[in-house]
Amino acid sequence: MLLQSKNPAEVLVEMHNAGIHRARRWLVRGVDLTVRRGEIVTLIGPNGSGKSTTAKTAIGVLKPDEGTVKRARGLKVGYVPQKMSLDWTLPLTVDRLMRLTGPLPRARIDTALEAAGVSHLKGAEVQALSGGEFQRTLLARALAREPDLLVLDEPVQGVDFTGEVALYRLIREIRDRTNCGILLISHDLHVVMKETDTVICLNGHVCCRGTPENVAQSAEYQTLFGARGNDTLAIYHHDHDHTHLSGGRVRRADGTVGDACEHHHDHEDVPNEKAAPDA
Ligand SMILES: Nc1ncnc2c1ncn2[C@@H]1O[C@H](COP(=O)(O)OP(=O)(O)OP(=O)(O)O)[C@@H](O)[C@H]1O
Repeated sequence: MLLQSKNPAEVLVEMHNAGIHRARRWLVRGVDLTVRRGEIVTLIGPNGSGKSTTAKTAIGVLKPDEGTVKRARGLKVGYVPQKMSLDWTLPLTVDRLMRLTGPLPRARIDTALEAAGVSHLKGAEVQALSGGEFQRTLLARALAREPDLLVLDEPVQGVDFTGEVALYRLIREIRDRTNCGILLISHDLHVVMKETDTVICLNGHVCCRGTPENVAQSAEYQTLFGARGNDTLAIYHHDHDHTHLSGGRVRRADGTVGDACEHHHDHEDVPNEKAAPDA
């Protein structure tokens, strides 16, 4: 489905109550998400909480089994997936990698490599790159398509702490320069918070969302993220009044069990966990 208008503070992608059902269970359900031009939205959550699934649904790689996803007309997406299958036995230079999925003007490749801080590696073999250099190269590859929306699935894999800070700063600079929208996936909480406009916390459903400025300590948040939740620079601000169960379901303060933290979704709730058909 396409969004109607293309304005400056344009909504690039909008998901409403979206759910993906696979192998007789909901991988994510009830997801509301909006990314506007110039906005950085970060999805955080534990392993398997549905971050990649949500991002793939946002860009149309996956079709929602319920709910709606609208994208701006003619939206150009630059997607850096979490996993990339490359034949590591074949020689491949950075320059060649940039053109692997189609021809691009020379100037655009050079600008993208420059923007990602890897122009000096143009002739380097991809196999010889460090983790951080490889991630920057993938970023350059996505940038070369001059996307309206940049989707980065865990862009700091294999990058050390200093490199991580630099990479997130670079992502913000790219946003500032190009005014693209960015959907970022991370389970690294401490650095990403600072560079983000909106954080959406997932655990099979949207637990909570808000700005990093609103962050505050929360016992439930720490339960969800374990010990790392304690020492993160910014602790997410929300009032959790529910307990997380298996399969992304929650038990609310009033004792009912369902897919959402609150009674604001249309899903059918069940009186207890055992009765849940998809859990
Ligand atoms: N096609 C599929 N069929 C069945 N289950 C799937 C499918 N794709 C993903 N899943 C499951 O859905 C859940 C969410 O996966 P997803 O990759 O979205 O999580 P994630 O939050 O990105 O995790 P991570 O932080 O580990 O990358 C996982 O339990 C995963 O095993």
